[in-house]
Amino acid sequence: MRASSTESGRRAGTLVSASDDESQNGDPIVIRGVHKRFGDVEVLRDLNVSFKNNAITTILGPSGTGKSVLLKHILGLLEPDIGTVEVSGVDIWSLTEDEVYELRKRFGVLFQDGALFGSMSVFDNVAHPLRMHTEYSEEKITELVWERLGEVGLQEAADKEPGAISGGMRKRAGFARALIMNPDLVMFDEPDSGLDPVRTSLLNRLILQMHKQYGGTYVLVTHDIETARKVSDYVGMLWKGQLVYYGSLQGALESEDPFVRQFISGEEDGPLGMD
Ligand SMILES: Nc1ncnc2c1ncn2[C@@H]1O[C@H](COP(=O)(O)OP(=O)(O)OP(=O)(O)O)[C@@H](O)[C@H]1O
Repeated sequence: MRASSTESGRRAGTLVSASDDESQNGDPIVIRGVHKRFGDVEVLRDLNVSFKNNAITTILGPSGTGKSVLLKHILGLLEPDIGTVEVSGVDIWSLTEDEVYELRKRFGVLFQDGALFGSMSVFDNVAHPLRMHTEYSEEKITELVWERLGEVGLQEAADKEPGAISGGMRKRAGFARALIMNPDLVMFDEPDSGLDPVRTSLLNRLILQMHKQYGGTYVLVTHDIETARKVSDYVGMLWKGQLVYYGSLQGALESEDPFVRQFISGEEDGPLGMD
């Protein structure tokens, strides 16, 4: 699904959805009024955002602006000081431990470094969630893992340990593992970090291919505008714990708003400072 160019992104605070009608009905992930502080540092400030079903939404922002903190709230790894994080209409902090365990199975996560187990082969890394969370036979697991490794182009590296393959291959292995349980919610924490532009492009293409094939609600955080341009249906621009823009990719690219223009162009001069 691509957002239409008639959609206009707006400065956030009030805005909670990137769609025309700003309805959150059916949005699988909804963040309402979230504040998060670490000591004196207020990282998220009344953040309101909902993520569209079956779309790829990219959260852009400079280093240290709270992108990973936002992702950890979605994953239930951090609890808001104020506000709620709802998945499929349910406040995740109202769930029992067993319900959280079940919810986690719906998430696939690709962390910055791939977060692979260093002493396991690529095959075993990808098989791990299936061995932990399903009763599938080894035969079935082998079939599923082999299929995923084929999709990410890693069958030949199946027996290698993560330390013996390149950074780009580790990301692809992490991606295969993130998708192995057929998650409907897929989170990426800076998938492009540490990759050269060509490998970043290849990974972005793979993200688009897998999304097209399997669908799902993808949320990707990055500070790389090129990645956002290539993969996003929607973009959010996070600065000082709030969204200064949230809307369609097209709307961001065409925006006259000085915040948005500075984000897109990466220019030093503009309303976004270093402080
Ligand atoms: N567990 C924590 N305890 C204390 N401070 C934290 C914690 N997690 C994050 N922070 C602080 O919150 C702020 C935002 O961090 P975050 O990792 O979300 O930034 P980011 O936008 O993802 O940056 P980058 O692009 O560099 O990864 C930083 O000042 C960071 O030091």
